Amino acid sequence: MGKIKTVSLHNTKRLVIKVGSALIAPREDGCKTRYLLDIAQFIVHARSQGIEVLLVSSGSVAAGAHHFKNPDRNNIAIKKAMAAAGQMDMMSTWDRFFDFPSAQLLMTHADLRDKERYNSIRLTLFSLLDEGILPIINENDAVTTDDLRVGDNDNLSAMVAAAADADTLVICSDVDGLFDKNPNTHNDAKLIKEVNSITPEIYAMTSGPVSGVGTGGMKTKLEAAEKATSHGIMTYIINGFDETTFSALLQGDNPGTLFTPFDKPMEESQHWMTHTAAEYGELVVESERIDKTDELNCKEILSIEGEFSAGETVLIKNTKGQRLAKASSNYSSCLLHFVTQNTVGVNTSQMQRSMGPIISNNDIAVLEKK
Ligand SMILES: Nc1ncnc2c1ncn2[C@@H]1O[C@H](COP(=O)(O)OP(=O)(O)O)[C@@H](O)[C@H]1O
Ligand SMILES: N[C@@H](CCC(=O)OP(=O)(O)O)C(=O)O
Repeated sequence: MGKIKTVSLHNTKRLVIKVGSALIAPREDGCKTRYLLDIAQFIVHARSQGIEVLLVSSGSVAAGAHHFKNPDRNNIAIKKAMAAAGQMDMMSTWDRFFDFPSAQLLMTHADLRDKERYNSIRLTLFSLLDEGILPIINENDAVTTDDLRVGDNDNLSAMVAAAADADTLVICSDVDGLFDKNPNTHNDAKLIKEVNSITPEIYAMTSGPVSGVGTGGMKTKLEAAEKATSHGIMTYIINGFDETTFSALLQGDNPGTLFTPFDKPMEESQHWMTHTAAEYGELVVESERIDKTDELNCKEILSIEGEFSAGETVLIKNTKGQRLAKASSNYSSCLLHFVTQNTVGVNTSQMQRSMGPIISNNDIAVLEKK
C-alpha cells in the first residue's frame, strides 16, 4: 500500500479527518476500497506517530443507493432509508482496514446544539480515544428533519473537531484544495496554498455544482474551515483521491490549502454558542454592538421574537438586522413578554427592577470576525 514515511504531522496531537461520499462509494453501487486504502493507511500511520484520530465519514446514502429500485435522492424518505441501509456497509468497510477497534457515532444537529447532549458526546469521544478506539462519525440521516440536521459532513466535521478538542482538521475533496475559481470549469484556476482569513471574497471564489455523489461542495468546506479555525484548529483541504497528499501531510508538508487557526481562539463555550447552539428566539435592541461584558436589562429590549425557555440560546440583533451576539437567556420569552408589556393592573416596571439581567456576561458570544 505505499509510500508513507513515518514522519509525524508537526505539532498535531488530535486530528479529525473528513472523508466524502465520492471516495467511499464513487459509483453508488456499494462501498469500494479503492480510495480508502490510502486514507486508512494514513490513519494507521498517524496513530503510530502518537496522533489521536477521529474519522468523520460520509457515504451511507451513496453506499445504500444500490439496494433501491429508484434511488431518488430528492425523495427524503427514500434518501433516509438509503442512509440507514448504507451505513452498515460503510462501517464494516472501514472496520476491515484496522486491527484496532472502531466505534460508530451517529448524531444530528439536535444532539450537538443541546449543551447536555453535546457534553455527553464529548465525554464519549474522550473515553473512546483514551482506549485507542477509532471514533467513526456520521450524521444520523435516518432520523433527521430539516430543522434538526447539520446537513453536510464538512460542517459536522468542524463541530466534531471542536467538541473533541482536536487541533487539526483534514477535509478530503476531489480537487487539490481551494482554487481562486472553480478548477473544474476554469483551466487557469490557481491553487491557494494558505488562507489566513476567510472573507466574503474567499467565499466568492466557490461556485458550480457539487461532485456527483457529494452534498456540500467547496462552500461547506469553507464554512467548516471558518468554524474550525476560530476554535484554533488548523484546517487542510486536500485531494483525497491522490495518495501523495497523505504522505506529504505526514511529513509535515501542506499538500493542499491550509487555513491557519486564529491566534486567539474562542473558548470552548463561546465557540459552541457561536457555531453550534440553535437560536431559539431573538431579542431586538437599539445598540450597534454588544460587548462580552454587557448585561441586558428589560428596558433595552425593543422586541422579543420566537419562543424560548430560560437557559436557551437567543440571538441578539439590532433594528438594522445586524447579528450582534448569541447568549443564553436567563428568562423565558413568555416571562419577558409579560414584563415588557404594559399589562393593565400589573406594575411591570417594579417587576423589571426586581429582575436580574436577561443575559449574563459569562454566557454571551459576540458575533464578530477574526
Ligand atoms: N474555488 C473552488 N476551488 C475548488 N473547488 C471548487 C471551487 N469552487 C467550486 N468548486 C467545486 O467544489 C468541488 C469540491 O467539493 P467536493 O469535494 O465535491 O464536495 P463534497 O464531495 O463534500 O460534496 C470541486 O470538484 C469543484 O467542482
Ligand atoms: N450523511 C451523509 C453525507 C452528507 C455529506 O456531507 O456528504 P459529502 O458531501 O459526500 O461529504 C451520508 O452519509 O451519505
